[in-house]
Amino acid sequence: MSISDAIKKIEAQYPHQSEFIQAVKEVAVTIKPLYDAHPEYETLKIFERLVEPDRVVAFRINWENDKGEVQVNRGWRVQFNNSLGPYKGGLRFHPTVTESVLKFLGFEQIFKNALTGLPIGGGKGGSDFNPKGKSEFEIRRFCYAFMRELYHYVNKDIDVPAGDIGVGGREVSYMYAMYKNLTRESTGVITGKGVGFGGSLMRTEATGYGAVYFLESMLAAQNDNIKGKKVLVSGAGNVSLHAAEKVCMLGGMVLTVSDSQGTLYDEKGLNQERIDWLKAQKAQSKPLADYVDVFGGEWLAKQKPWHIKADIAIPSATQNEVDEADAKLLVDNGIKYVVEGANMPLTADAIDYIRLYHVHYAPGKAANAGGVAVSALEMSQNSVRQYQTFEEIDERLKCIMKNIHDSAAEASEKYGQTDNGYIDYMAGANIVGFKRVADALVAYGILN
Ligand SMILES: NC(=O)C1=CN([C@@H]2O[C@H](COP(=O)(O)OP(=O)(O)OC[C@H]3O[C@@H](n4cnc5c(N)ncnc54)[C@H](OP(=O)(O)O)[C@@H]3O)[C@@H](O)[C@H]2O)C=CC1
Ligand SMILES: O=C(O)CCC(=O)C(=O)O
Repeated sequence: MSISDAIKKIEAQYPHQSEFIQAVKEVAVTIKPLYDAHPEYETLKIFERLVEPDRVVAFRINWENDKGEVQVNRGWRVQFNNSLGPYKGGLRFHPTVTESVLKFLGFEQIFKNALTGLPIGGGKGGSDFNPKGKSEFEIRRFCYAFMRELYHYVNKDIDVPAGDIGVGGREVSYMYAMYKNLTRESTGVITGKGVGFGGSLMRTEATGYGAVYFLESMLAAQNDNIKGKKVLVSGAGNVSLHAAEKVCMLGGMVLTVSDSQGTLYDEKGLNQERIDWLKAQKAQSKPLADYVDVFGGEWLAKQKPWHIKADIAIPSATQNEVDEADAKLLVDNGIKYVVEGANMPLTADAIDYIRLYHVHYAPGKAANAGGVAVSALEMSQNSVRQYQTFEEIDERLKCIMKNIHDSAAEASEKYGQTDNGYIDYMAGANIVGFKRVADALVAYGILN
């Protein structure tokens, strides 16, 4: 079955899974030259096999709120593809979580994980549980209840979850505690654990820092650097605040962060003191808007950051947060680089628009791969029961991000996608990630 027929098949089979279909199409449009050069992929129906997850496990989660009332949520684990290693990918707790969202994230994760060059397959999971407004005890009860169901399906050599939106170190530690309690194993079954009981140094920072390391390579490829560049960041969570922190450390100027309530704009730029304040504020679920009373700047209620003049945008909140109208604003406001800290933050139309104007564009599966890469380093530290230092991991992360950049740039050139120095990182990353997975599947025959 050709790539286009495989897409028609999933559109007919899963008509309501719009996010999943969007992610599949984005890969499909760019891998054609590679696919055409490898007739064995078609013979073995590699694309048709890759768009169908190995399995999707769905389960009910019963838990009690602080009033003693029984609450019921839905949970899922999408085990998408394990041809390169154990399924690996985060857990998202957010009311917008559906099977479609988790399938898009799991599909992206296959190629992202392949790009890291580390032995990890792709998966994703989560629940429609909304952590907002829940007490500490409710969060803890929910995490225990979630792992009480999930533990049947995960194991250090089979499927290793981690955090994502709504799941940070606190939630991972509660889930790990339940897994240990049920199985009596102390293994690397989940990553992002607390440092001191198996967690890796730098996992918290890795995604945001990694995205900025990727940006540094993009700038270097254009004989430029980050010093003095004005940067728009969206989101104010784990990825956003660490991306902002690294930009500041390297001499760039971060003008914005945002959340679901609006955008914080500080034309003076953030610094370490302000970022530390923001981290503390978000950790206590307090409003971003309070920043203005302490440090000045402007609170733009219910607005996104994309209308502000700058050089670089790092969308790091959630999927489809940048639509075509936002993309026009970015181009009109002089943005030259868009680096996806989040997974699929640009709609398909937004991607087409910025690429048309030759805005340098790094897709999430390449730019935000630093998080899962350090998770994989956590898995190996757990296996040998040793810790590596912050500096050692930072060096590995820099090297992994540079390799992802260079291999994507090389593939863009090799498959004729580089145009007058404009590197097509989207095509390059999809080709490299897809090829690594497809070649493993070819080697296995029809199993997997
Ligand atoms: N954590 C990681 O290591 C990795 C994360 N990612 C991706 O990065 C993105 C952010 O994840 P992470 O930082 O971990 O999540 P967090 O939960 O730490 O932060 C999410 C941030 O995004 C904001 N946000 C969420 N939904 C919306 C929305 N609809 N509109 C505007 N703002 C929104 C949240 O605001 P509010 O608080 O108001 O909800 C919050 O500031 C996701 O796409 C995730 O999949 C990718 C690779 C690894
Ligand atoms: O660290 C991990 O395993 C998962 C990270 C993740 O969910 C992602 O890359 O989107």
